Amino acid sequence: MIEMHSVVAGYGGGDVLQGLDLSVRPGTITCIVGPNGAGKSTVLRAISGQIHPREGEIRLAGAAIHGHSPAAVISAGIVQVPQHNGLFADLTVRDNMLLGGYLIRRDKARLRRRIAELEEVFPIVRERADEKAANLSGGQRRIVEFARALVLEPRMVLLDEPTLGLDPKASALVFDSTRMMRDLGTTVLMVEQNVRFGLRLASHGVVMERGRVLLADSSEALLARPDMAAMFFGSSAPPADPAEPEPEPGSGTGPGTDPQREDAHL
Ligand SMILES: Nc1ncnc2c1ncn2[C@@H]1O[C@H](COP(=O)(O)OP(=O)(O)OP(=O)(O)O)[C@@H](O)[C@H]1O
Repeated sequence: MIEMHSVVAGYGGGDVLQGLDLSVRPGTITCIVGPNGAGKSTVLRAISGQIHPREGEIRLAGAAIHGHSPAAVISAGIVQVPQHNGLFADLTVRDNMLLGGYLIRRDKARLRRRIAELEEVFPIVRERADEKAANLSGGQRRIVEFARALVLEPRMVLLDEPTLGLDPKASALVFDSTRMMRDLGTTVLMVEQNVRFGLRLASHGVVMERGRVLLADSSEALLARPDMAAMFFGSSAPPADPAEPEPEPGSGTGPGTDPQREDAHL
């Protein structure tokens, strides 16, 4: 789905991504983890066209997208959910959803149909349609942001720390909603500070360090590695059983809702 080859990119002050190779398979949830400053968010910015690689290639289903503008990347089928203030606070949930479909605004029937589909999957979008986004809780806003990102039926969604600032109950909602995105056929690439949460949610994991990929494997395999435990979980003991059952949708509890963020920072 996405292939990054030898990508070198940064912000003017120097290169953050130092020849990064990364691939994301279609239909998966892939989670990037790693220490602060490793360049995780920079990977998402390079894919979404907010920054342009100085060297290397980024391909979506074989077609080069590096150097494309953010609008061109959206048109190619990749939508990023911003880390902060993704919704217009003074607009209603419905108007925020309509803005998500701005690019297809002339195809009113398609837009209406798509929003109706998303209201089925994410009921909050219908229940709070007339409410200003500012009146929603942090977790509810996140779900509306997810739904809005899906209006254009993207092939891939980029999530930058989707649980940042959320309590465990809201994080559980994010967990379930991310799985729902995937179940709708969207490939998800996410960055998550909470390593256990992110790897339990994802099917594949990527560990970054200093602008490069250190490890890439199934998240189950990563969670089972003793060196991962040492790197991220502050002990050499293996982490809790990664195969434990997933939470029921909407249950608000379970392994994906680890309220402890002690492993959030290295
Ligand atoms: N807009 C920017 N301008 C200049 N430097 C930046 C910018 N954004 C990030 N950086 C720098 O790039 C490096 C990598 O940042 P990035 O946000 O990708 O890291 P990260 O792995 O996502 O970690 P974090 O969890 O701290 O966000 C850091 O040293 C950061 O200071």
